[in-house]
Amino acid sequence: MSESSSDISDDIVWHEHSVDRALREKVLGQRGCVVWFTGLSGCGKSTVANALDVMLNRQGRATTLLDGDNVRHGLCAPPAVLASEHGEEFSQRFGLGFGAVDREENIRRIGSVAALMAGAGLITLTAFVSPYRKDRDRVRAIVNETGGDDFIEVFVDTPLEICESRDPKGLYKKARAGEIKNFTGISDPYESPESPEIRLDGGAGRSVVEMATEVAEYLKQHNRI
Ligand SMILES: Nc1ncnc2c1ncn2[C@@H]1O[C@H](COP(=O)(O)OS(=O)(=O)O)[C@@H](OP(=O)(O)O)[C@H]1O
Ligand SMILES: Nc1ncnc2c1ncn2[C@@H]1O[C@H](COP(=O)(O)OP(=O)(O)O)[C@@H](O)[C@H]1O
Repeated sequence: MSESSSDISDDIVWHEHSVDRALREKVLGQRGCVVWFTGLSGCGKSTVANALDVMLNRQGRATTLLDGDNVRHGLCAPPAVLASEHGEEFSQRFGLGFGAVDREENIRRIGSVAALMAGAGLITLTAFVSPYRKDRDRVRAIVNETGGDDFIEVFVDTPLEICESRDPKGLYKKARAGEIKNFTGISDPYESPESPEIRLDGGAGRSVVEMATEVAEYLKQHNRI
């Protein structure tokens, strides 16, 4: 007989550590936060986050970058990747695809990891489509639970036509041909942020460096760097 989840949760007690967040941040000389890039596939999330990461690293800031494609190779791998090592039942339970519930779990896992990293004092950059407002808002609530406005949502607002014309991985072409189901912007929804901390206009012909600089300026103005 398996234990019910409520029975288990009663037995899990939060452990306070001697080296707390404040001590970790004192060593790093900065406050941790999560800079959450969201937008359509091909909008420029990874490229801008990467450029920002380089800028901050050069300034001596402790950062980390979690990126959709990379995380889906490990923490949030699809069933097909898990099956050979872990078997069919495991891969079906824990492997993630692109249905709404799978995306919800993807963002929940990443949000938890990002919150832990911010709690370790890192400027944590993330680049995920994260199409559902509710999922992003849940991460915001978890990250801001510790009292600060540590969740900074960056909407990379690039029109679908531009994303589709870039199509660096040929995914839009496949989605249009019906070879990929639930493709964001084509056959799956994208819920734009209503009041992101930063909106980058990806349709205005601005360079990657200009956009990354805008985010860096925001961090500076808000005493993050
Ligand atoms: N159906 C579908 N919809 C959207 N994107 C798809 C899909 N299938 C594969 N891909 C590729 O996976 C990347 C998105 O993964 P994410 O983890 O960011 O997605 S999500 O946040 O859970 O929605 C996304 O990466 P980016 O292009 O960097 O955004 C795509 O390359
Ligand atoms: N501001 C920009 N101007 C021109 N091209 C861009 C810009 N930002 C990104 N790109 C290009 O668009 C493509 C998709 O960018 P990428 O960062 O991979 O998007 P995402 O991570 O949102 O899927 C890449 O080929 C990248 O070089």
